[in-house]
Amino acid sequence: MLEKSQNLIFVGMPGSGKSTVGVLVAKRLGLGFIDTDLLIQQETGRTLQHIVDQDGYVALRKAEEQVLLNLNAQQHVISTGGSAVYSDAAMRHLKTGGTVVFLDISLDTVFARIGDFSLRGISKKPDQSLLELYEERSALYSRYADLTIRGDVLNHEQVCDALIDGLSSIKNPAAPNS
Ligand SMILES: Nc1ncnc2c1ncn2[C@@H]1O[C@H](COP(=O)(O)OP(=O)(O)O)[C@@H](O)[C@H]1O
Ligand SMILES: O=C(O)C1=C[C@@H](OP(=O)(O)O)[C@@H](O)[C@H](O)C1
Ligand SMILES: [Mg+2]
Repeated sequence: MLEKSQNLIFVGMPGSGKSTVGVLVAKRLGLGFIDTDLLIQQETGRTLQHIVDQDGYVALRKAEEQVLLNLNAQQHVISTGGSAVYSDAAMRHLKTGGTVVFLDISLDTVFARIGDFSLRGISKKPDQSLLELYEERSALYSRYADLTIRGDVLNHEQVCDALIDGLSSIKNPAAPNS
């Protein structure tokens, strides 16, 4: 069984599968599921796109940090938004209660899955290129990850399998023994 206090926290670029794979993993492991993007929208009463368009990317990062710091979940898969890793305080809070999984995908896969970034409320500096954003974030995702799984060469179910296999090989994972 899982450690009582443990969560599984997904980080990665938009399009990496945090939300869709996250739900599948939660079902497979008998965990609850939280998508922090939806919490931000519920708590602010606005869509993420609206926050970025009206107030800018810094406002979205602040709202995201607040939601993450207020999380007090146990035995949940927590799918974060792609920019969660910009808050060291939030990531340290999440890591105290769980295992962080980085779903790693190529920049080409990001483009293929996301399409038009201007319609996706991406939290980035207006003058930052997507390559720069990708490189900046790859370093941050790796910094916080306890486990890294490729999210672009496998289908959803295969990513789940790889993740569950991977959890059994790391120290003190939020994974079942069986
Ligand atoms: N392993 C995968 N294989 C194929 N498509 C995937 C895979 N993971 C995610 N996707 C697709 O990519 C899109 C974005 O997935 P999503 O879970 O919303 O990513 P995120 O929450 O990381 O932004 C969805 O259409 C999803 O079905
Ligand atoms: O990477 C980003 O800057 C963002 C990713 C989105 O979540 P997903 O990573 O689930 O798409 C969402 O939090 C917001 O639109 C900002
Ligand atoms: Mg998502």
